[in-house]
Order: sequence, then structure tokens, then C-alpha cells
Amino acid sequence: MATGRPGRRRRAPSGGSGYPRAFPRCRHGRSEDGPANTGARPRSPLPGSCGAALPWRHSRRSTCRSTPAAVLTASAAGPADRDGQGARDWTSARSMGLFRRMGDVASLTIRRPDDWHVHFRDGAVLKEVVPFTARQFGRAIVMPNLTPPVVTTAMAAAYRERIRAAIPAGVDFTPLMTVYLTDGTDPKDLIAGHSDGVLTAAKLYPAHATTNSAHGVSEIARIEQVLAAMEEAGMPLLVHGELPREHIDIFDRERAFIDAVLEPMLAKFPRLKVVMEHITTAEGVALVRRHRSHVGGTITPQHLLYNRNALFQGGVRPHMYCLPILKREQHRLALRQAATSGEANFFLGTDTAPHMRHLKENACGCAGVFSAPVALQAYLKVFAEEGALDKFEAFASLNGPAFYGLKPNEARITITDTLSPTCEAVNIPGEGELIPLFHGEQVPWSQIESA
Ligand SMILES: NC(=O)N[C@@H](CC(=O)O)C(=O)O
Ligand SMILES: [Zn+2]
Repeated sequence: MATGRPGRRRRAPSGGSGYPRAFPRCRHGRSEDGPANTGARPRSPLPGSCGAALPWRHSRRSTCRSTPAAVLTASAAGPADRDGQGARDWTSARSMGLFRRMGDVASLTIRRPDDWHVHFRDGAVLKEVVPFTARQFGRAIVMPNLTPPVVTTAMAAAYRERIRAAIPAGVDFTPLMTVYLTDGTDPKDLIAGHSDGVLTAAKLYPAHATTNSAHGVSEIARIEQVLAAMEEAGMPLLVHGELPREHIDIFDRERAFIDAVLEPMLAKFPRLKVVMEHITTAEGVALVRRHRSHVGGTITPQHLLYNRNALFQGGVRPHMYCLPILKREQHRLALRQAATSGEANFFLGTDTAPHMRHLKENACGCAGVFSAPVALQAYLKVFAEEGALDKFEAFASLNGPAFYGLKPNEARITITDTLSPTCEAVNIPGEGELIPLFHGEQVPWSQIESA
């Protein structure tokens, strides 16, 4: 990683169809200007950087006693209040044979779902966050934006071992590995890793688009050989779809990427399997539909639940900040329609992205929402509100495997219509705490053990 003086503005070469010039950034590892964000508390603060003392104190002591099991399996309260809307929801699920009523409590049983987009990080954070995902999902696509990034098959294989070591005993969970494409990616290593079963896919981060993307691809032209080899091998390309140029409004970067990069790339590689990760706009939905024979889209819970107002509700809300950023209401509605449509090309990908609290509640806070402890519950809230619980299994458990050419999981999970205990911070020993989605709230829905 190149070094630079903190606080100095850098400009990467701009131009043509290449990605963008860099712009001033936090020194959390998102640029070449400082220490990488490993999720760990910086040992020695940099002047003016995220390591500096925060201007406020945390009033809450770390209260996290929660284990994944406690968050997911207990039912602290009786049945959630159901109005007429809820009754319609259950009618549609009942007609699919997914619905049961056990006394007063309604439940939904579906094939065990998969999460097609997670960030596990490494070290102490990895150890604490993997169990949350492993208890809810059968498999997960693991993103490679570590520091240093996972750029070879050997690095992905070693990372997979570290993840496997963090899976709780008796839990059946398979991490599916990816590599991080750079301008220097070796197509031979990539294709060999795919055919050996180590790599499921490769991730394209436009340089400087998001967390730890400084080593990402500077111009599509530089990876054309790689894309041709992937197309030939049927290896999926996973794309962070934003064009991070200084002159492009942050809310327009997805659309700009589609027009300037993705459509031309799909035209040049018409058989390349592509997942546009975490789509956030109506244009993202339309792109997936236009190329439905070979393009999929993951959708996060936060982009289904919130519009961009959530970033500023009564003040700046750093835990709502992620990339791509939350968008306008019209886009949220388009995403909800797509996710609940049952269409095969839309599937679950949480983009759970843990960053330590002190790096989120910071003068230059990191991007990412940590949703793993409440992932299924968050999606179910949306599907229930939309009256589409009958479509949840397709979105969560069937469409993803079909896109990746895998079988759906055989195991089933049951989720009950009861409130979980209050969602608490997650303590990372020696590092600090993580603030999950729904923090401090009682969460709708509870998972009971897999069947
Ligand atoms: N989604 C985020 O806001 N952040 C992700 C990276 C990413 O997926 O963009 C992270 O790794 O923190
Ligand atoms: Zn991500």
C-alpha cells in the first residue's frame, strides 16, 4: 500500500472510461493515506484522523452480553400485534403451505437461506461476527476487502480456514470465497482457483469506491483478459456498482456506473455472469431486469427499510451510513417491489459490514451497516409489510443458489412471529463494540432451531 501525508489531497489519474480521481477521504483504510481499517481500534492516533479522541463520550457502557444464540432463538414476548395488513400477509403464506400456527404464535418454515454478500473482516472481529451469520444462513459469499485484500487463490484458501475456525460447533455453514480484482490480477490463478472449488466468484471494486478499495480496478480495460477468462469459465463477477468521481453526486453514482461502466462491459462480455451487488436504485433494478438471463442483483435490508432521511433523523446517524448510500423513497419502493416480486434474479445479500463503534461515531465515520445479528428478521419485516411472505423463500433461499448453479439447502428453518429480545451491542474483546441494525430495539420475528 502506498503511503501519503495525512490530510493531503491526492488525485489519481482521471479520464476516459477509467474510474475516477480520488478525493479526500477518511484515513480508515479507504484510501492509500493511512492505516487500514481492520475493524480494530487504532493503537496510536494519527493527527486529525479517526484515531483522535472523539468529541463526545459514549453514555452507554458496553452492554453486550448477547450471543448469537440469545439473539436468535429466544422469544421474549408474545405474538406481535397483527392488524388487517398482517392478516393478509399470513393468508398468502398459508396458501403456500409455509405457514403454521402454534397456539397463539404464527411461524414460517422455509429452506435454510443463504447470504450472498457478507463482510467478516479478520482476527477478533471475524471470530465474533461469523457465528451470527452461520446460525441464520447455510452459506455466505465472503467479500475480500481485507487489509491487505484477498487477491490470490492461496490467500482465499487461508482466509477460508480462519472463517471455518470461527464457526460454532455443530453449526452447518459453508463460506464461499471471492478474490478482490486488481489491475494486476492473474487470470490463470483465478480460473484455477475457481475450477479447484476454492473460489466461487471474483469481486470488482472500482478503485476508491468503498471500504478498503484503494487497490481496486482503475479501469475496466485493464482487466479485460480476466473478464474474458471468467466469461469462458462461467465464473461470476460480483460488482460494486458505483462510479466514485468527485463531480458525480454521491446519490447518482450507481446510475453513473451503470451507464458508463456496466452496460458497456455487459455489451463486450455478453455471456459473463454478473451480480450487481447491493442495488439501491430503480435504475439498478431495471439493469438487472434488462439482462435477466445472466445478471443478478443482491438487495440489503437497510435499502429496503430506509430511505436517505434515515441518515439525518434528528441529527447525523453514522450507523445508517453505508455505501452505496441510502437513496430517495422512490428507489426504496422500487427495491421493495423487486425483492418481493419473486423474480429469480433478485436475491438476499445483507452486506453486513462491521466497523467498530468508535470508527462509525467519528468525525469521518466508516461506511457499513452491521446487520448480521438481525438479518432475517429485518428482511421479514419488509416482506410482512408488503404482504409477500409467500415470496420470502424464493428471495432468501432459492434464487441465489439457482443463479450460482448450486442446489438450495436441504435443511429448513422456522421463524416465529414473536419479538426477539432487545438487540444489543456486540463486544469485540480488546477492540470495542459493534452497533447492529435495530440496536436498542426489540426485533420483530425470532428464529427457532433449524429442522
Ligand atoms: N457497504 C459498506 O458500506 N461497506 C462495506 C463495503 C461495501 O460493500 O461497499 C465494508 O466493507 O465496510
Ligand atoms: Zn459489501
